[in-house]
Amino acid sequence: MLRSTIPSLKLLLRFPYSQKSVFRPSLTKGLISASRIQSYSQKPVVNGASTSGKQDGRNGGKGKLLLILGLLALGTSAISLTYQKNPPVAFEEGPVAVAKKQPAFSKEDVSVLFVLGGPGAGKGTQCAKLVQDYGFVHLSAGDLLRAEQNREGSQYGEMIKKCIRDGEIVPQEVTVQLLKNAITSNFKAGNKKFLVDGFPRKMDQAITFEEEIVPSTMTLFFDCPEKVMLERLLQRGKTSGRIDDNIESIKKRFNTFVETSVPVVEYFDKQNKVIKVSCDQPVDEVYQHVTEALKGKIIN
Ligand SMILES: Nc1ncnc2c1ncn2[C@@H]1O[C@H](COP(=O)(O)OP(=O)(O)O)[C@@H](O)[C@H]1O
Ligand SMILES: O=c1ccn([C@@H]2O[C@H](COP(=O)(O)OP(=O)(O)O)[C@@H](O)[C@H]2O)c(=O)[nH]1
Repeated sequence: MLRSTIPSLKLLLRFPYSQKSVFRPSLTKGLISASRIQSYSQKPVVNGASTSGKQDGRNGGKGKLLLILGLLALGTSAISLTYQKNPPVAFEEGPVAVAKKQPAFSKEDVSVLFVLGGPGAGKGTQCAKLVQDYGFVHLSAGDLLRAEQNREGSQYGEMIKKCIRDGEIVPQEVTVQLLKNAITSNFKAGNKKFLVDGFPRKMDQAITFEEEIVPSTMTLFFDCPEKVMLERLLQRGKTSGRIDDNIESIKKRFNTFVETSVPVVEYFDKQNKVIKVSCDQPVDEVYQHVTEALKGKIIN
């Protein structure tokens, strides 16, 4: 609850700041023009010499005009100063505070099953079977990131590559946007049921996704001993061509999983939204557990 309010508070706090940025330049301008006006009217000197009477007269008229303008400028500055003394806190409780971002889709439009588990647990393998039997659209966050990494002209290519190799989480903005694009285009094509695989791996991703795209229906969590995952990954590494299926990267990925991703599973578990399946058995056995666990909740 607390966390979910943070982005909207940030949004609100930006409101008074943007007002300030409108007022600040006028404050500065006001002071500059006021002091210039004063120096013109008090010292009618051009290039160090006194001006003629005619010029004095014209300058006197100009002086009055400039003085009026100066007073106006000072007045604006004073208003601006008064305004800035108001603490931005006042806006937090105003009517704007309720203006929270709406997700792009409702749960009725789109159903999202997050699929989580350690690296090599078998998420992708099980998702492929669910797609075949139940017509889900499978969106692997890792696959989307690898595609973006290889996309010609992508500004994120190098950054994604480094994160994947080091087993770190790519900044959420990139991944959430890729998922949003994929869900939107699939939705337009008439698809409504999504398996979002390998995501969210970090709390910020979980919160942003649910606030901006759609609240998840459930999380399918594959529980697997690290030893089993290691064997599977090293085996996969022989043919996958992935830059992170090597022992050094795998160790880092395991660390990231424990420290950063497990808290996400716990977060959804507290909401009774986690379906846990053990996956230390052959593929088909695991799949049987998956379908049994999902029946009546996600599939019929
Ligand atoms: N139940 C299983 N038993 C044995 N090997 C498996 C099982 N599930 C997946 N694998 C193999 O383990 C590797 C990792 O599986 P994958 O589905 O790619 O995992 P993840 O998507 O969780 O990283 C793959 O080579 C896959 O063929
Ligand atoms: O939301 C995500 C999903 C994946 N990744 C990166 O992609 C890598 C591979 O993830 P994938 O799900 O493809 O493979 P897994 O580690 O589950 O085998 C991860 O280690 C991360 O570096 C990420 O940054 N954010």
